[in-house]
Amino acid sequence: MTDITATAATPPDVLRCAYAELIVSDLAESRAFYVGVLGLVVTYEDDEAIYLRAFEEYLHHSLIIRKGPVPALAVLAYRVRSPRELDVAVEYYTQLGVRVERRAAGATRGIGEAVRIEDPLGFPIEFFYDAEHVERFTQRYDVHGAGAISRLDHFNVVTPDVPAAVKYYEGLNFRVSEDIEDAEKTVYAAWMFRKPTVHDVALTGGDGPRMHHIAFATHERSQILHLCDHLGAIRQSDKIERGPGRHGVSNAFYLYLLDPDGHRIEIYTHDYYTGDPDNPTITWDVHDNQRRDWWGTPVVPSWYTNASTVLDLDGVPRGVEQRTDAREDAVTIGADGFSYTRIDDEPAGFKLGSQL
Ligand SMILES: O=S(=O)(O)c1ccc(O)c(O)c1
Ligand SMILES: [Fe+2]
Repeated sequence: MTDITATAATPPDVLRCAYAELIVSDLAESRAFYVGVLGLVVTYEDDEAIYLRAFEEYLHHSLIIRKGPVPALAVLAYRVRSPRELDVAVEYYTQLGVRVERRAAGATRGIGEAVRIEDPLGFPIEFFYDAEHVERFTQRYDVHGAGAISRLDHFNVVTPDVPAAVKYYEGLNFRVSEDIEDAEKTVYAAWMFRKPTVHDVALTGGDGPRMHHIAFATHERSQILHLCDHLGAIRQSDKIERGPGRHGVSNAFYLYLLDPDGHRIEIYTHDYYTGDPDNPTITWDVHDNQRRDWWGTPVVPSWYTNASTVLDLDGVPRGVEQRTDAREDAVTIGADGFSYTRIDDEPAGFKLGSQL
């Protein structure tokens, strides 16, 4: 991995996670999921790609699904505070010694000038400011539906060395809101933010670079429950991978869905404000059975193992580096069957024993 301490240059001023582009194998099938089930608004579509946004969003899109040969993540894009931050980004990443490309306005429909990089963790990342404004459907309750999704909330990426990834994102002035570690100080995951919520990006320890999930926020738990009922009604309950439930980390109510290519999409609500300078970091014990689900519901094994391929800036799928630190699904023995509920109990209150 590129030595991220190689520059004292000023980092770009990132506002928030802003959009993702996913490559999908069947555009019509994916449209049925993202529009037919999730209810995302189509800003523009053609035979190659569909540009989608959630109801509170007024930029052109927060998700692009594009037809392609290999289901993969094509880019994760962050919005910066002003157009001049693009020059700052070029200088910062040039000094870091990673691949940097300027993109003209319109290279991505609806997006102005942008800078794309292959970041030190191996991910295709874009920084932009200018974008086309479109109708904001905040109060278009006539089109919302019972499962209305409000906005993009965060990216979750799989990377082998979480402390190194945290250090890279701290270099971009992201702060850690929560993390998971053990008594030996192995770090299994970290959640980092620029907007004043729990995260814009989460770093999940594992073989990477791979994309773990893209998350959208709703305002109410009932909207998440409706999405579950909707999938049941169309006999597609197998698209529900994990949840619904209440996270320990972030305190959010959550649901994980798998799109037709297996890209993981989280629907999430009720995390908390992190905007004050002294926002305290919460550190969880990897053996705490309530860390990933506040009710102690086990994490399904696929949630730990499966993630999406990422592309380089030429659209070529990237290989992955193996994680060398301990793996969470190894130290919690399967899917949390042997994590404690009450650390002081003797024996600690395991929930499921060896059922999983
Ligand atoms: O499963 S965790 O409680 O650690 C969790 C917390 C927040 C998230 O966005 C997430 O994907 C997973
Ligand atoms: Fe998430």
